[in-house]
Amino acid sequence: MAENKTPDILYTIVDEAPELASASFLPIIRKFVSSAGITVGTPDISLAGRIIATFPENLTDDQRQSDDLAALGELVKTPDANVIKLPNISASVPQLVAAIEELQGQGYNIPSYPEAPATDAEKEIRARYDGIKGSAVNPVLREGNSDRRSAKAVKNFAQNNPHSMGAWVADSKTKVSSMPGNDFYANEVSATISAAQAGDAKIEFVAADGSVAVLKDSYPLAEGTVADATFMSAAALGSFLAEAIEDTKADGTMFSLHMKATMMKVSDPIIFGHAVKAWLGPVWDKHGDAIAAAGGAANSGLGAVLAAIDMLANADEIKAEIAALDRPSMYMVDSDKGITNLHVPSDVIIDASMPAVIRAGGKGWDEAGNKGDTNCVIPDRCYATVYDETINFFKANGALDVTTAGSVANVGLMAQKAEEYGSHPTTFEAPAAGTIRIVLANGETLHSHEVEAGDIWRSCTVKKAPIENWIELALDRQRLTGSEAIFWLDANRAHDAELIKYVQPALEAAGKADLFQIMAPREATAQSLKTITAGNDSIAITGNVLRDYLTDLFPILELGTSAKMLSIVKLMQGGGLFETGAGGSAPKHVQQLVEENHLRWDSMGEFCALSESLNFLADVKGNAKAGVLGVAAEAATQGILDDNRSPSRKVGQPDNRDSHYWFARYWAEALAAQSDDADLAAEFAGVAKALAEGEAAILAELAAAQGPAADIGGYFRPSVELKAKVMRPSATLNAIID
Ligand SMILES: NC(=O)C1=CN([C@@H]2O[C@H](COP(=O)(O)OP(=O)(O)OC[C@H]3O[C@@H](n4cnc5c(N)ncnc54)[C@H](OP(=O)(O)O)[C@@H]3O)[C@@H](O)[C@H]2O)C=CC1
Ligand SMILES: O=C(O)CCC(=O)C(=O)O
Ligand SMILES: [Mg+2]
Repeated sequence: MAENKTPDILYTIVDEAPELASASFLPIIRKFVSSAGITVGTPDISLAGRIIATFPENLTDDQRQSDDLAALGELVKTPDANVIKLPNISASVPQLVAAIEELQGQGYNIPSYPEAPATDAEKEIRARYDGIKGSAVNPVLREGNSDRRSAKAVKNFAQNNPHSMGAWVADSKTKVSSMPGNDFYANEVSATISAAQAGDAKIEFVAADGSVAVLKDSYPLAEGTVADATFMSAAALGSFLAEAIEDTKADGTMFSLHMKATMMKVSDPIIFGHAVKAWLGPVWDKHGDAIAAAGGAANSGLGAVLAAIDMLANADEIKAEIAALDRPSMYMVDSDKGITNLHVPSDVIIDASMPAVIRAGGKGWDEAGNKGDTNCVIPDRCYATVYDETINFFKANGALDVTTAGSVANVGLMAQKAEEYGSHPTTFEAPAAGTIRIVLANGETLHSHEVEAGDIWRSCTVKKAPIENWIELALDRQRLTGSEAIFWLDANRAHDAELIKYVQPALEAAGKADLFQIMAPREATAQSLKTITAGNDSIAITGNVLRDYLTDLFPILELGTSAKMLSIVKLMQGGGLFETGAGGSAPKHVQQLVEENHLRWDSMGEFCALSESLNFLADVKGNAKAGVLGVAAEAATQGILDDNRSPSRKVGQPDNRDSHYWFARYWAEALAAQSDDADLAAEFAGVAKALAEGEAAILAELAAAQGPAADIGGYFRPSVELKAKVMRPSATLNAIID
């Protein structure tokens, strides 16, 4: 963000497929909005950009770049924020390492990732990389709660053009397996901080000999904060995973593990690592230390473990032992390439992976590329019941009928690092047997747990103002829609019980208690599925993790994808953050572009966010021209849907670039046709005419580009020039836009 004055709209530079799409779409946006004097800034929050901004002292003047994430993080706390946020990589360690290596190869003198930091210097580097790792962007920008839903036009389109859905049969062996106890769900305790308890707390570990080590010396807890603590027993997890593997074998299904190792960047890679160890069983017991010493951390996945084994002198012996293990088949990420579920912690991410299994009728793909039923292992029970109940529902009722189904919208509590989302600095692997406790500023012990070595302990908080704002948002959405509205809160879970103490009185004070229900996730799932099956709508008012899960689950069932979701974050200080869809950055799409120059990324999320951002500029800043552009952008989005101009999946068919041409054309036509702003109408009449006259040439030029491999000069840091060349292959279109 080199500009001095904050641009009217900030359109983020991100990673992978959405960033490729921006290479084509941003020039179009810029051309259109500049006619109204609207400026667009492009803060870089890509993984590569964040790495570069973290090590300025190692880089040349040309290479250095500003910390745009930090600047944006400040901006979102002001009423001036108007940010269009595209999905970015929340990096697992293997992704981070790959990005670092690519940058080093491009001449950036940045340090390697220290797997096992020993010196102070290495520890300092590691701490900086830990700040970049995982979900490091969204929690910083999401200074508001989440409002995700499908726009009416998008929902109508899905009903009229149903996507394919796998059939569900009653005797499907697909199921969800979770721990019977001693998980985060079982061990949770929670309290709302009183005035007397408020202040800077500490988290301590008390060893068996009574010695006290401080795990976190500053843990500010304000009055009204709901503060939890819980842990997952490592021993219970280990035996559960071993049993789940045996159980999968007995069922004759495939083993799959669904975690959120990216967003839950501290706890979930550890759980993932336990699964890798359980899978390798006796082989890990025998060789684990040697493998880890060779750089094969189990938490980084089977891919890293196998690579490390190759470095060992007895590699053949270890590989033979692995081959001799009696294991069920495994759910695959890529059967052709031998990439298993356990290879990389960021390949199978629960919010996207479970809905994909469910949409397919409970099917996954095994090592041989055969489709089959799968045991979906989700160790912790806090939210696993949602998938379990969904699977039970479809087994009993058959797959959802997309042509008639209603819709589940979401109002999600996420502001100010709410709940598990903010727990990274307060998650610890117990160093030994002992006690982990939260000691308040007044000396009182708030929570305390007896733990064993390796147990995963974490504390989560949610502050009072975000909770109140979330309830207000729920009241608003219910009032505007008249829909069924359910708070997905489990009165038997400690944390949820504290939230209910906020929710119930607030609903009563508003005189709206009769319009809302409060149900545990399992019951809420069954109720919501019943509601949409009957063709009606429901609003799921949830905490942060369910916000994430449900805003992929329901859209993927209802619309075929979560890419088309409207995703609005009404910032608590008055600004707007418009996220594009509810999905991620679709790594598979980049692979396809590189192999055959076809980009199947659907920019519907960007289209919806763009209109919202322009309308926000009109409503909040009184920019009338922005309002005209916003309404016209909505018409363009409608045109894309009406005429089915969204990208196809297969090479040779229209792709992302074609959809941008059509969006520009419809946008220009709508601007030309409106009468609120004569200058814009006159200017865009010419653009619309040029785009219409150029149609045949433009579509032919776009089609001609597809087929051969495409060179974008990098994965995490592609070349700007090469990317533009690949993504803007129509000279005729470029001449109109430039
Ligand atoms: N808001 C954010 O910043 C988010 C970031 N992420 C990050 O994204 C990366 C990938 O995550 P993953 O869990 O695989 O989820 P993704 O949502 O990226 O991908 C899952 C699948 O969803 C489909 N999909 C998603 N978006 C689109 C789109 N716009 N157009 C067409 N299809 C789409 C694709 O299906 P198909 O291949 O069948 O076409 C894709 O393979 C990770 O690095 C993760 O950290 C994830 C979620 C949110
Ligand atoms: O922040 C992340 O890592 C992922 C976010 C996500 O999946 C979502 O908000 O839907
Ligand atoms: Mg998500």
